[in-house]
Amino acid sequence: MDILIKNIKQLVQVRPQSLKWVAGADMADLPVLDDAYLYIKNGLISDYGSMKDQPQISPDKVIDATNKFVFPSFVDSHTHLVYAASREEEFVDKIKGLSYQEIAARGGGILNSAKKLQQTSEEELLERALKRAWEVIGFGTGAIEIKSGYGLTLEDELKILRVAKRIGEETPLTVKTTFLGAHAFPKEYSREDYIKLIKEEMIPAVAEEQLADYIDAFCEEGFFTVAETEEIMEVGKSYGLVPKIHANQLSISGGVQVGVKTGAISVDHLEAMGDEEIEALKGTDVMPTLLPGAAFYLGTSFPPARDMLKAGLPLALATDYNPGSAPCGKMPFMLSLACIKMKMTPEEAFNAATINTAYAIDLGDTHGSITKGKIANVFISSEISSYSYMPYAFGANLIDQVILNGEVITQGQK
Ligand SMILES: N=CN[C@@H](CCC(=O)O)C(=O)O
Ligand SMILES: [Zn+2]
Repeated sequence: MDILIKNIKQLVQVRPQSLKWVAGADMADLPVLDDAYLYIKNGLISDYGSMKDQPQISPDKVIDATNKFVFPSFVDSHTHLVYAASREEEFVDKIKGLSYQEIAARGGGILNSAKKLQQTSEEELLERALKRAWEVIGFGTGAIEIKSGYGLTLEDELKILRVAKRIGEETPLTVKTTFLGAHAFPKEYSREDYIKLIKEEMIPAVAEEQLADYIDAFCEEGFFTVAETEEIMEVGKSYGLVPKIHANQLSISGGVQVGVKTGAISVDHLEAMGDEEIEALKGTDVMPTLLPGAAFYLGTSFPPARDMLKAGLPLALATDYNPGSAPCGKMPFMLSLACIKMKMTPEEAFNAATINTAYAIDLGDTHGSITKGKIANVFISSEISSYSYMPYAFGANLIDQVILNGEVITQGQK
């Protein structure tokens, strides 16, 4: 199967060579090609160029993209897509003034999601998560990270990770998985006993079944301490799992420093950052990942993106799609929040949501840019005036067609 997309008004994020990431001042540059074609063959990006040089071929399919833009699919490097049920009752508690911590202390929050998930069968969980997976495909996402963390028992954590893996088999999404047993302390255990369960039973079982690429912990006041996080990361590493940490969401928690110390591939959230945290990230291989949907929904402060960019750091942008703090899997809305609330430019936001999120889940060689030889994951916009129109027109549906692994995803599948 080969596809020629022609008359593209602008082909966006064109990178002749794959990059590790884009950082600091370089994030302001988003390379484009005007009046372009894109040729897709055997599931890969085979060629691209100016329309005046278009190849004389007879492909299986020709798509005319007059007045439209072609983008590499978004890579969403932080989600909790596999959950049993929404939590809009807490939404109302929150409107009435209860804080995230107060809701959690009353048995709401993560423990509430865990109770619901424990009562849901693997098949039912899969069916519900698949709906969300197809939903995010329609929003332009082509690769996604999915965490456990709403199971909190050995069997239920494994159940989530199996479902996450099956999403990768039953949809065209590229899926990476993360074990997040250290998400909250279940009431049935003492702190010590739950950490023992994570280290001695959960991590070995996850590794044995090869269910996860990464290991995560919610390093936060009232959740996992720095010492506990470090202990869990070290055991995970001894089983081949790479750290990836929920850091500094509600307070300056030490999560950033423990991420750096344990060699995390990313530290995620970063709503609460000081100069020391920014300093700690400089010169490391850790991707600072911002989740503005959570700050928007919880009404907390947004991460200081401009200070981090000024310090020369790279930034990634992901949804955090989950029922408790970010019930939205729409990457274009994250771009809008990045621009409007964190003063990132559209160029910085697109770089953050493609190349840099691809780095954060080890997909930099295959995803995140229009580069020959990469997987043909792209979407075609509706007729818009510029790429900046996408973050500007927040909430609008501006995606006309999605192509994943070189195949056109039809409306019927969505
Ligand atoms: N912060 C920790 N975990 C999720 C939210 C969990 C929940 O409230 O269900 C997050 O990334 O925001
Ligand atoms: Zn999260």
